[in-house]
Amino acid sequence: MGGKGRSRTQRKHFRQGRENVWKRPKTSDESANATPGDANKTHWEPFATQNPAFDEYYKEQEIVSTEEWDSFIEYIRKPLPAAFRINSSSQFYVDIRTQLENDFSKSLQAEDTNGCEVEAIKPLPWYPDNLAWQSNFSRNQLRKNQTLEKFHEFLKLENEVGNITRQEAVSMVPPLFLDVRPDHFVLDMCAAPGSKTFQLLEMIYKLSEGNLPSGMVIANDLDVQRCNLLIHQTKRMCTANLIVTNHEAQNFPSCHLDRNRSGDSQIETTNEPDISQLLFDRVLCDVPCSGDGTLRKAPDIWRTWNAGNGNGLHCLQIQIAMRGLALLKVGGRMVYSTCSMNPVENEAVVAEILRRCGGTIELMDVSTLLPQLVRRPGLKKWKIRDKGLWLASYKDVPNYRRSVITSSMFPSGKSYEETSENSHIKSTEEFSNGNGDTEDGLQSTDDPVASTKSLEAEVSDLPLDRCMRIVPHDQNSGAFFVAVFHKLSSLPVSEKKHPSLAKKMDSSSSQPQELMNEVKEDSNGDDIVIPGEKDDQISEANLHADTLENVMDEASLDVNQDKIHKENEEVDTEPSPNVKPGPEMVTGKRKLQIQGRWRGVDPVIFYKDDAVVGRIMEFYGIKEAFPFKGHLITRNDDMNHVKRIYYISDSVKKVLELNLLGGQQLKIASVGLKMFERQTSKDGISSNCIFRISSEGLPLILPHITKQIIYASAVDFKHLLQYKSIKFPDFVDPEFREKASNLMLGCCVVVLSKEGSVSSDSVQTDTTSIAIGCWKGRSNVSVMVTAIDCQQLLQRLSVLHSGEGDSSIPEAGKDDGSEIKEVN
Ligand SMILES: C[S@@+](CC[C@H](N)C(=O)[O-])C[C@H]1O[C@@H](n2cnc3c(N)ncnc32)[C@H](O)[C@@H]1O
Repeated sequence: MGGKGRSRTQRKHFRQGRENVWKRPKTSDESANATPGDANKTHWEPFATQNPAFDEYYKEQEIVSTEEWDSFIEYIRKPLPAAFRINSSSQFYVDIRTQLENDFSKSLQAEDTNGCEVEAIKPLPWYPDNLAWQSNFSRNQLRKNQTLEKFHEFLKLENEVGNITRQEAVSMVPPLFLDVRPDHFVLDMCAAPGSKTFQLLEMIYKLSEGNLPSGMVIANDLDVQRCNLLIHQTKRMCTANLIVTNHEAQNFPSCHLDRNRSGDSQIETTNEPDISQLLFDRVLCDVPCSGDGTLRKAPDIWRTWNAGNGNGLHCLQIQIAMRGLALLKVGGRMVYSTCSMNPVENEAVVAEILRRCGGTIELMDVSTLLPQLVRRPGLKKWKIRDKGLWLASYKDVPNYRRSVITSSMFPSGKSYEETSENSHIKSTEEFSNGNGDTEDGLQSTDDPVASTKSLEAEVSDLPLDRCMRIVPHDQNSGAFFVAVFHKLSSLPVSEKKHPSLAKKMDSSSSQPQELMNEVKEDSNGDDIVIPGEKDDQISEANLHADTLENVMDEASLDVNQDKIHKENEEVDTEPSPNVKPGPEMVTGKRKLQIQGRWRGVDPVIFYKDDAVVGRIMEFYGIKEAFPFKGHLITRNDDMNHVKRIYYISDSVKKVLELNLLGGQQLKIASVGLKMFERQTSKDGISSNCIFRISSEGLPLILPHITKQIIYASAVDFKHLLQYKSIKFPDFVDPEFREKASNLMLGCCVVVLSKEGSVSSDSVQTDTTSIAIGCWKGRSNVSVMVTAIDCQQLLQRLSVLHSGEGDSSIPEAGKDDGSEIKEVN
């Protein structure tokens, strides 16, 4: 596929997300004499999986013992086994786990091409409830070996619909140490592409049994385009308990009640918000890092690796972590993690946090948690490498480098007074090759000062051994670093300063752009998914980005215009003569949207059109007990042209209300669960209710609707999935035929009947019910579910019924010989 047929941004994301194992070497001949036809003749070579600077650096840091070095290096050069997680809040998670445990484990064992004794796929022993799996087939084998195709197809399909998430094993670790409970408010500070956010949401939903949990997650990322990936990833979770924001994590806003501004808001001033300040029970601080823990998956890092990458991120990492701790409730927990092995991004950051926070923060000893996860204690000593020099203490840092190499990078954190001691350190010019090349390298080791063994590293007196470092050769994984903090009391006053002030005060905060560019921000071990379906809320904002202060490239306009276009195609099967074009249709561009003080971001509006809400409630017979009114929002302030209505949980509602009263500090890219979509087709506007239930919203509202919902027998249900649209006379079950034709014109819900439930008058659903949104037309019923969802559901039904001898459910994609012909 190679991203073919997708928009420019999608192709770019595809390139960034793919397994970038191969590069084409460019010979001088080739560049001089190349003709278009020559491209076919060139050969492709694997990336060189070595870098002397890397070896020297990590040998010196002693992240593994000398005896282990060869094994460490051997593993870090091997391709990484594929890993994935079953989404525990999926309706089908038990079936999927059983399928893996019973079917795939056995059938794939026979395919293990290495002839080794190892299992072909196995659950990760440290992940609870057999929900995470590792395959001993590399990602490339999975893609290329035809006999593994069925398994690969299974992974792809279940991933697409959100039942599993492909995620590097070690990247699954940090959320497990957060101890998230369903009532927690959680902040994921650097969340894109969102694998860990997905895990956090699953934890919030644990044991919710179809009810919305009282907790919520705010997933934040600085990068707008990566926010799009995050929205796409988490959309598969169908959650009403998530807000996606777009801030610098180190400046994440303090959201608190500002009574002076309440007059600006849509909230009646008599309403007292439930919370007066946005603080979190849990914070995940999975910071941007140099990413060398992902070398097995992203071998191009071998080429770009240098010690400066880690040094350049250290201060930003501290700032983000400190902001996280400031936003954490007393008694709350924060996990700091990186996919880097570098102590300057890990132990040095943790040590500086502890120093700044004094006794208000505890570095937790979590050695008894997840005992089967093999990890190593954090280091207590390390050195800093800068411009070809080894530095053991801040006093070794030449004056001219002190704005870059900070005292916080060293184990003691001591900022020595300037002394003449550092005058013996030679300047870079003296070590460099004369042409200004400042690449970190090995060229300067002749000098006694630069010699790696001549300096004794400082030793930290902090309990840094409580940190965890996961290394590749311990359990055939990537590398990761995790530290867990507990907030014992409020931070010292000096650390509570407003983030923007903190930024000014911390002169080391500015990150040289070239260093930031080197950072492998997306290399946190997770598969980046190409957004397929087009609906992300951020997209409406991005559509106007050319007129905005937010810097966005043209490509994002490209993708987002695609999105809006595709949305209209999906929903509006026929152009409606009665619907007046909105301003965006007339001009091709909608007016600039403003969300509070954020230009270019669609506003978050509580949907209060009582007439429409009443009609929706009446049409679907929504039970009074369901908290409906007050839980609906839109992203369009023109109430006459609202296309989508989103549902928000109580917890999200509280945050939005606080945000409105507090002067809209949050820049919200996406919020809530898309529950209704406007139908603008001819049939659509003839319906008594022009809002159809969206696929994402259906599971949530399903138990609360009493009208426009009918049971179908397995055979009619399956036919609907297979043929997408069926005329009333073609339904097999006469009772279904009659009930379907008696429904009101418009959206309806068809529920797969369980034994004996077909003929009951009222439809009772629970978390195990399988249902699809449909459209009841004048002569037929059509499904309103994406092709991929239909395929996945058919496949699941064939697996579910395979042991029951039910021949009425054919394998997905196979015709069962029925006479019904596909209706276009
Ligand atoms: C290591 S990745 C996060 C991976 C993510 N937690 C996951 O599990 O999918 C780091 C992320 O930080 C984001 N980022 C970089 N600088 C940031 C900043 N100052 N504030 C917030 N996010 C930032 C990057 O865009 C990137 O998506």
